[in-house]
Amino acid sequence: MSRATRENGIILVNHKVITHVNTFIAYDINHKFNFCKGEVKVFQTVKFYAFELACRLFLSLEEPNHIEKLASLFNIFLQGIIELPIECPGTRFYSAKRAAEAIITELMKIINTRRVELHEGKASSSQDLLSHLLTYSDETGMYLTEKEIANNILLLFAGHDTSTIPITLLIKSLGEHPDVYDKVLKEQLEISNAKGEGELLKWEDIQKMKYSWNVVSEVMRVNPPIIGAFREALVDIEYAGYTIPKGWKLYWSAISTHRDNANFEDVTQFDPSRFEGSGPTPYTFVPFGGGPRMCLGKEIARMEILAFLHNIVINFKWDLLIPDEKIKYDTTATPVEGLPIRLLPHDV
Ligand code: HEM
Repeated sequence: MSRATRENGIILVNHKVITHVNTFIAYDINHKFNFCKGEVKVFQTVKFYAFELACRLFLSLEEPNHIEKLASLFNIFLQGIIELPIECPGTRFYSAKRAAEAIITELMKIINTRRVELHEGKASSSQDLLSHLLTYSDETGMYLTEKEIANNILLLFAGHDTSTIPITLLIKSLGEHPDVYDKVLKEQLEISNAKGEGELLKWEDIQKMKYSWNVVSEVMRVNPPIIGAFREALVDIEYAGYTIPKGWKLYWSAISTHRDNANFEDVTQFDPSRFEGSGPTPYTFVPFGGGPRMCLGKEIARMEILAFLHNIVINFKWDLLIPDEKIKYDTTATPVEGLPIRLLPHDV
């Protein structure tokens, strides 16, 4: 990953973004979810919502047909990114490569149009991530090429899709634990009651959502959205009586770390209180990875998940239509039936 993306990922989290995220979520939850006449499959709905949000944040793209076309290409791409590299028609890997090429072609068109708009003063450099990348130059005065920009945006979209999973599993967990739902609602009402009519969430409000974030953390402990990731041994490593030779590929596993009794008591128990106080020992809770390649979207994810949670709990309670729905790991954690729920609007 280029240095530019690491920096820009961080630049994205500012007041403008939180306002944007909150407006979008507040609007969408109230209109789209009500429009669903109370019954909704959470996974698919949230997945599309997260994609739409990324289109707005990264590219200022709002045209529904364009977003839908990109979304279907991305779904094909994401299904094939952790697959055996067998490049023949019919494999997920093959389809993912073709989809990635089609996305890059689309992104190049969007990039070219924006370059012209920036040149003509019809777009500003602070408008979104795309404008920022187009006007970014490093200390030697070098700009990113269009291909580099397209690749960076593709990677950010792929990472961004992960936020769908904790939001979906959070809705599942709150449906299963009404006592936890009540405490989350209490915290969120304290925040919304302190605000004026129509006043949106601010960055400071996100910082106040401590119990809610403990709940999200516990959701990600039990079912880490990404099971783990690959590394390469740069030197010979001695571990647990084994030698891992330099150059070997390793897989670090979030799920086995989170479910190890040596790291957490009663690992199968859903208990947000384990994140109170100083919380878990460093490197025992790793949903976002750790070290220099740690997820660069962590803060965006935290903000989006908590803004979503705020808007959904103050507007709705819900029933899970399939109690104890199983979670499958098809690259990432997903409820097998997509988590159908019945939304029950409430006035609190
Ligand atoms: C709850 C949501 C998310 C989870 C659980 C998550 C998890 C992860 C994990 C486990 C990694 C691999 C870290 C490693 O190899 O050590 C990663 C990398 C990455 N994530 Fe996320 N992620 C989330 C949301 C996001 C979002 C919203 C974005 C973009 C806006 C994003 C962008 C990225 C990128 C670009 C990388 C690659 C970083 C690098 O290799 O330097 N992620 N993420």
